[in-house]
Amino acid sequence: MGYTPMIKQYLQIKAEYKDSFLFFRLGDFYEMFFDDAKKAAEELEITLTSRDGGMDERIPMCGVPHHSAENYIRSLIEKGYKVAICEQVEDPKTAKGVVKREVVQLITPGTVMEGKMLEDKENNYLAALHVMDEQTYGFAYTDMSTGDTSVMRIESSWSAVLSEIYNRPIKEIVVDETIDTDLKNDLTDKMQLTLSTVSEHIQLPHEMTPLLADVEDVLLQHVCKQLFQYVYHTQKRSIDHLKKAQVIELKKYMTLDMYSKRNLEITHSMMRNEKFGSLLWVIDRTVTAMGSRKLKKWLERPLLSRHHIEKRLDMVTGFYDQFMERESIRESLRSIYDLERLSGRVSFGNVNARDLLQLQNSLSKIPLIKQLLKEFNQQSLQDMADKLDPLEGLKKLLENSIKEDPPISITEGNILKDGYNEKLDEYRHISRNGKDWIAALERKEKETTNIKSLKIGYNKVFGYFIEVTRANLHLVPDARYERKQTLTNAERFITDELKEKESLILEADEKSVDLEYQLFLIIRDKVKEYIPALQKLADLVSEVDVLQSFATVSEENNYVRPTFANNHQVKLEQSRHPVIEKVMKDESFVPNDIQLDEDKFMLLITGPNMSGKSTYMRQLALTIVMAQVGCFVPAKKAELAIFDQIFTRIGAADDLVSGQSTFMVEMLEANHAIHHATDKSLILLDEIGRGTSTYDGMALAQSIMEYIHDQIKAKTLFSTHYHELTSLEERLQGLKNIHVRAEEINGDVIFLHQIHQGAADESYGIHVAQLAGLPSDLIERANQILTQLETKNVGNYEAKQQLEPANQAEQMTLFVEEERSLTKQPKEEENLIAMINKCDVLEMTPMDAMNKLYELQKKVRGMKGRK
Ligand SMILES: Nc1ncnc2c1ncn2[C@@H]1O[C@H](COP(=O)(O)OP(=O)(O)OP(=O)(O)O)[C@@H](O)[C@H]1O
Repeated sequence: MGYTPMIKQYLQIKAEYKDSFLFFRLGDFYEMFFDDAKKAAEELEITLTSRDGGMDERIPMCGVPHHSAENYIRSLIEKGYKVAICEQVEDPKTAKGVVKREVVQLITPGTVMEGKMLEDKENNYLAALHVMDEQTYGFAYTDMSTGDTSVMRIESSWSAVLSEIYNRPIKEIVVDETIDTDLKNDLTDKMQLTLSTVSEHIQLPHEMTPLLADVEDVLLQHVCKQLFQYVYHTQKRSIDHLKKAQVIELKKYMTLDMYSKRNLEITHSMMRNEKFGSLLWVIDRTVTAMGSRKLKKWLERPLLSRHHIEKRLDMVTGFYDQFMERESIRESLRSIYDLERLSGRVSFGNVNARDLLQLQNSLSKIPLIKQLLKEFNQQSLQDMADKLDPLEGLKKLLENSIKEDPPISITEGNILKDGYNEKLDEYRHISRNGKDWIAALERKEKETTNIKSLKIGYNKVFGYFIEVTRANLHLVPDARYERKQTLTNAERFITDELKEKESLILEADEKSVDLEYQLFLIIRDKVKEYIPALQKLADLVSEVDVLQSFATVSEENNYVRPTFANNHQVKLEQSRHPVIEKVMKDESFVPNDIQLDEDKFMLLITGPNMSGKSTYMRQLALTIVMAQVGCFVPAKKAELAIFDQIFTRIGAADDLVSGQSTFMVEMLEANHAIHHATDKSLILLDEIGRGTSTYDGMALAQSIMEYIHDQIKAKTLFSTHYHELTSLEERLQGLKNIHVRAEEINGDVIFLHQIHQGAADESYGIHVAQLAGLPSDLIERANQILTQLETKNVGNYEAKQQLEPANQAEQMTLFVEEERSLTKQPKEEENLIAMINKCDVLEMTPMDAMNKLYELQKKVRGMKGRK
């Protein structure tokens, strides 16, 4: 005996959707069987039951009601699973044998479209990746709800791919079946993506080929096909709103790698991993969900073209200068619906009359926005007004057709206006007249029977009826009244006259509902024709929203429009940290100047802990990002250069990608910067080397600085606790010492957070420890040791070595070990490193040891350069 026919059908369908939960429609439920059932019962906390499947053992089963399935599906999708919806595709009443069933949609984390599963202000991306070789990748991503698709060639390293993924809310990625396991693990374990595969032999459905019209590169075509084929496979429905894939040339945008984006807390704060406390949190004053999503996109890719940056800044200036008009624009934007996502839903056939009414209301605001934009003195805003198309034709169509207050359902009528369609008016006339007629009949029957409480009612099962309470039954004219239904307190009757009218009214009602539905579908199809125009409008409106947001925040926070000099220099007067100044609220943030130019392009920052070194470094980076997305910046005066990349090594970052040690991460980040930075880049290195022993740390710090100084010439801010490094200023021409001042008053350290020229002279470490509340005995002992060290006159650095020689050598070995694993040197380099390892560092002076190390490292590097 085998499985029952239905279970056989289930297994057949399930075989095609192995990696998804199969929601198998059975009457009013979606059922799951076998392992799916066990897993779903656990994940959804629903009861696991079983059923007879035709074999000896019972089959595990669990199910969710059809009408509340959405919440269960959402819950699975949020956990990264996929759900295949399998419906009955023929009427069970007429079906012979097992009802025919088919998967009608595959819902996956990257392709969800349904309202509740999407965050209004967040994009939801599905990506695709094709690996050509270790340095060449094709990468594409699409937001199915808005129809935007971007595709790019990444010619760098695997980590650049990971950065692209990390930079945006990508939920799922489509890869070739043959992808390398290590890469696969990175995508699933480290980037937390749902992985989907497509076969090598991709057949793009014919109707989707126009989406590739602007993509010439074969690699990019391939990855787009991968993406679209998967979209087609999951949706099984109209996807007319998908826009042509847009090729992104990465070299046109500033590179903000994963580390920097995280370290600088551009869109999420590190502590809580949420918007609060991030740059986005400060500058997002958009009023539409479309605007908010666009702002994030802009932050993902700051611009490099001065022309484009200035264009945005011009418009921000326009908004900034005219407060009243800007406020009016903000007000009108508020009532604009999410046109971008609406286009997607129109395409999927998911809109109801209320959506269309909102669309109509949104469109009716466009002429006002146009008119307001014309009132700005700034020419570029007036030009923007000309570009906005209020889609009069579409607005008229909706105005003439959709009623003021339509119901949610589109199948129960009452959604279209009188006068829109003659036939519909006719049915409605019969139905309404009929209802008047019934009211008249009720009055007449009351009079003739003399039953005051008589009433005529209607229900779906029995149709129209005359209801008479039990007490009045003796007054019922038996000849005319035919008994229909008995209730506890009343009887219900029908008369021939009522019966006749009933069928007329019901027929008209039914016809009118049917017709309304048909007419609505036609309207929806007409709206579909406007999708590209709606998308263009959505794009412009969201741009207006972001630009007004920049102006609003710039005015509220006293930002200034940056200017760009022709030479690569930075001159910020009274610069501030945009986020910390907001968090501090009380306006106590201390502004500082920042100056970097081609002669002095490196700043070495010293100063006590907690004095504001990292803040100072970060504020420069954030200022640059803000300027290059087109926003004003937190300073009194800002002359900036355009930076091609920003690299950061700030804070005690645990590694989000590989789970490496702090020191290893530090080296990886430094290594990344050193390999990719140019003289147009910004590098921020915060206390590099502190993850290892003083000796290694300082050696590395110095060699890194020398390397950047001599070979890269990137603008660099370098903070350190190694005071010894400040003497480098004498040797490295491009380097300047600055320090953050703190004052000691009556034994307490007062942080002034002011940046001054030259090196700091004291470390204040013990005072900070005191402020942190360490026991007073301990503080006293620390002071004693410090005095001893100072009187021995050996200086901090050497003294520390004498205190911990064993540890020292251990650390050195550790460093070499890590360095080895980091670069996987071939034999010759390894020998050199072994030499470093062997030199009896404890016999050398610190400077000699560092120089030796630097020299050897240079050789290693030279070797690498030759390869
Ligand atoms: N310019 C400033 N004005 C006012 N407060 C500031 C300023 N800069 C920093 N602070 C405050 O000081 C705190 C410490 O700053 P920050 O982390 O930059 O110090 P740091 O010198 O890098 O410390 P550490 O050496 O311990 O890493 C900040 O959280 C902020 O509250």
